[in-house]
Amino acid sequence: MAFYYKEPSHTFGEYLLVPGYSSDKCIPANVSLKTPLTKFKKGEEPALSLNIPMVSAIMQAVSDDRMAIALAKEGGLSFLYGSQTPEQEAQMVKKVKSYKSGFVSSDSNIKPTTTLGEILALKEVTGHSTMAVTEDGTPTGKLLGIVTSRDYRVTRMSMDTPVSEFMTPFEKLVYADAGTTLTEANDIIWESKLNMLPLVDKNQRLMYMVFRKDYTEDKEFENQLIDENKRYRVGAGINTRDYAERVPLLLDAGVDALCIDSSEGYSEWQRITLDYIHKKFGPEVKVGAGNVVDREGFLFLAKAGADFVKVGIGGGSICITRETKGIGRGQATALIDVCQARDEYYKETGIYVPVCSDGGIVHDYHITLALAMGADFMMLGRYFSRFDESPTNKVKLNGTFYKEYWGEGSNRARNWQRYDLGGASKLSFEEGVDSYVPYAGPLHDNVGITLSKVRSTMCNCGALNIKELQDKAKLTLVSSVSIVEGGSHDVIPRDQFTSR
Ligand SMILES: NC(=O)C1=CN([C@@H]2O[C@H](COP(=O)(O)OP(=O)(O)OC[C@H]3O[C@@H](n4cnc5c(N)ncnc54)[C@H](O)[C@@H]3O)[C@@H](O)[C@H]2O)C=CC1
Ligand SMILES: O=c1[nH]c(=O)c2[nH+]cn([C@@H]3O[C@H](COP(=O)(O)O)[C@@H](O)[C@H]3O)c2[nH]1
Ligand SMILES: [K+]
Repeated sequence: MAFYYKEPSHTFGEYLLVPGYSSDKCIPANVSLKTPLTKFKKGEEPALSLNIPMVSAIMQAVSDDRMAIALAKEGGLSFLYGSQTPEQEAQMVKKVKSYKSGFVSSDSNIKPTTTLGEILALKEVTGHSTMAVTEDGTPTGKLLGIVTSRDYRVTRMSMDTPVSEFMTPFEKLVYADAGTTLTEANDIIWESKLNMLPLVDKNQRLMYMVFRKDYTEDKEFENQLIDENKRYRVGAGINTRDYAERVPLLLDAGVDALCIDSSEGYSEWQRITLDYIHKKFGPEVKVGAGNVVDREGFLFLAKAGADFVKVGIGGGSICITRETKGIGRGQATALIDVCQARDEYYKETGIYVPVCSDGGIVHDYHITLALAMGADFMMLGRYFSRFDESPTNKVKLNGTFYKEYWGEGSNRARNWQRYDLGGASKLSFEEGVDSYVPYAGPLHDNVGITLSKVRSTMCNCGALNIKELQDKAKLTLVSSVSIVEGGSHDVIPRDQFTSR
């Protein structure tokens, strides 16, 4: 006879934290959000930790090199998407590892023939008004000029005017050699009163752009997640098929952590993959596994050598796995079950295997709930997809800006992979949707606000770090009526009148 769980499974929106005593030391400025990423023995430090409990999802619409850099600056980690060729993924890892803070690669890529109209459209998408003009329109082509919004007047010029007619041509630019240091570049910027200094190689090819504003910004990142060579840390998604080919390329590129990306990880495929990697490359290569939703799944992967275990089936914002396949479990219940197993496993073996809650974070406070329930960190897709740094297009619909966001199990993601790889495997059914999310601006500002809420709630619970929160938290299920009570109710919002 089938096994029946005695209780229904619940999700984050059905729980609340009940505050505990807060001492006068409990202020947000004193809260540490440092958390383990990889497993460790009792009394030892984990090989890898995060400075904030956030990683970005292994998805085309979320985690590329740009996202990885932005998130590492904040103290988190991206897992680059695995639904691309091993070579492409390794190239992304290299881009993160070779990124030099303050040195920006051009993302506007315009040719001399690009028109004013096209430049204005591009500015809407990238948000950048300073653009480099290269001979072939690539970010590292021969630099022919620079255009900024001071070079054109929309009201007086035809939209057809090619940029070559109004850009500042190379002969009139202040530029510097590709080997210039950041300090030297900033001296030139100050002396010549520039907003941006292009760095070119001996063939006049554009290498980097150094912006005045980045220099001051760079000093803000106290939490950044860097390796022993001061390079940003980056993770990468892998699968249970081509690991023998993919993993060595990623390791050569300098990847810091790997994660097996699958909707369902309680399988022999994952055991074989973990075994292969740890035997072939040694235990210093860190590999997370998942996803699971119960204690058996967790124990299976912990015993198979996973460096962390990811929890969550079907709770993601773009997920339709529960609807298509009928598998899954309420995210909160799954997490609580797995974290209990993790704690028991730690008691028995002295090995602490961090748990990642993946998917279904809708409100910022869900992060605090997940931490309180025992998660060491979260994986977020929708959250990060809304920012400037996500790889997808920003589009304007009915006067409002949105970013595109699609599931890895959607036709859109699989199509991409199919075309790139030329593979024959046909997607038999979709497990994810292709959608839009409201555009939310830069990652830095958003993560700052989110984490200040997390710190504040932790103080309400009398916790100055994540472990303390897990030990002290008191969680209550709430009835559907009290959820209504928790929102604004029985008042008429002022904007209902003022907007008319
Ligand atoms: N977290 C979630 O709830 C969900 C996530 N997703 C995302 O969609 C993407 C695709 O996920 P999946 O379809 O689960 O990918 P998957 O590669 O893990 O599994 C696809 C199928 O291939 C089989 N398989 C795996 N390795 C094999 C091997 N070596 N030989 C033969 N068969 C093998 C699996 O058993 C499964 O039936 C991932 O990015 C995943 O994160 C999709 C659905 C739900
Ligand atoms: O059922 C699914 N179909 C999909 O196509 C899909 N793509 C991603 N994922 C999972 O969703 C997580 C991100 O969830 P959020 O957007 O809620 O943060 C991710 O981290 C994944 O675990 C999928 N699940
Ligand atoms: K299974």
